[in-house]
Amino acid sequence: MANEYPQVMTIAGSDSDGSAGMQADLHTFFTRGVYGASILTAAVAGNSFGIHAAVNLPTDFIDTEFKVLAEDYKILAAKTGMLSDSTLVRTVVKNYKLYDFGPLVVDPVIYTKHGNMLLEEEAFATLRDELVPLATVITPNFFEAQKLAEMEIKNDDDTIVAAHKLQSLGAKNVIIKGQHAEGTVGDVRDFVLLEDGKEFWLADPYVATDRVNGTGDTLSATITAEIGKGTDIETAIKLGHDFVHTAIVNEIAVGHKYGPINHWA
Ligand SMILES: Nc1ncnc2c1ncn2[C@@H]1O[C@H](COP(=O)(O)OP(=O)(O)O)[C@@H](O)[C@H]1O
Ligand SMILES: Cc1ncc(COP(=O)(O)OP(=O)(O)O)c(N)n1
Repeated sequence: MANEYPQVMTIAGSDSDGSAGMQADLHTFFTRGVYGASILTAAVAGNSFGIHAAVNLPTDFIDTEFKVLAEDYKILAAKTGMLSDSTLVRTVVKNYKLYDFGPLVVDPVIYTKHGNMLLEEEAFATLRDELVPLATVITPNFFEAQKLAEMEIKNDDDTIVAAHKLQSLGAKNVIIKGQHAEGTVGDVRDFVLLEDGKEFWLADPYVATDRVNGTGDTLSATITAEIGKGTDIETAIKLGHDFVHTAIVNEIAVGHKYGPINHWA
């Protein structure tokens, strides 16, 4: 009798240095004990200094990726990552509505933490109006939350208002990742708003390191893996938060500048 693992899926871009994007998602799926399928949307030439070039995949190829997985695999949860522009956002939305790939975690990738833009400005509204309503969980970082909620976040109260705005756009559960600019004193604090209205903060000490590439992908991929295993959303989010923190603290020596986190930790 063959072993069975829950099957989950990432819909994302490839990052050639393996620190972020689809590679970080697949590392995460593997270490969380789920089988990871992958729909490639785009590819970036990246290393630990940043992103140097990017291309998008043709939409008819993306359509076929969705179709052949739907015909053969039983995907229990999925996540989105880099979607580049309105055309790709709409391609993903169309296909996600066409098939059953389970609950969707939307990581609204707009910027990397080093300032590279992975979603064109013209696509912000498309992502907000067409993809966010499909989200079982949305996981914006501090900057992405401001863009999508169309407001400045200056304090805790603003974060809470922004989370409610994202929920009113249709995302069932929201986690807004806290700021962690260089020199942060004390904790990095993520805010969680659940579908039933429960709210809480997840705090962990700021870790002063340059090896933090792929943190956002790893968080959303862990949540996706846990949903695929049948874990409830609140626990999935908490496990994701803890997994990323452990992966940041236990540094690995890869690359000369901003390295990846440690998925083995
Ligand atoms: N230097 C850090 N110290 C502690 N926690 C961090 C640090 N950097 C990121 N995190 C945590 O990693 C997770 C991903 O957040 P973030 O890096 O903001 O996402 P993104 O990669 O989408 O910008 C969050 O839970 C955040 O609190
Ligand atoms: C192809 C690709 N997708 C996403 C990212 C950014 O990953 P994320 O984890 O959201 O952000 P960083 O922690 O890497 O800033 C990427 N670099 N490449």
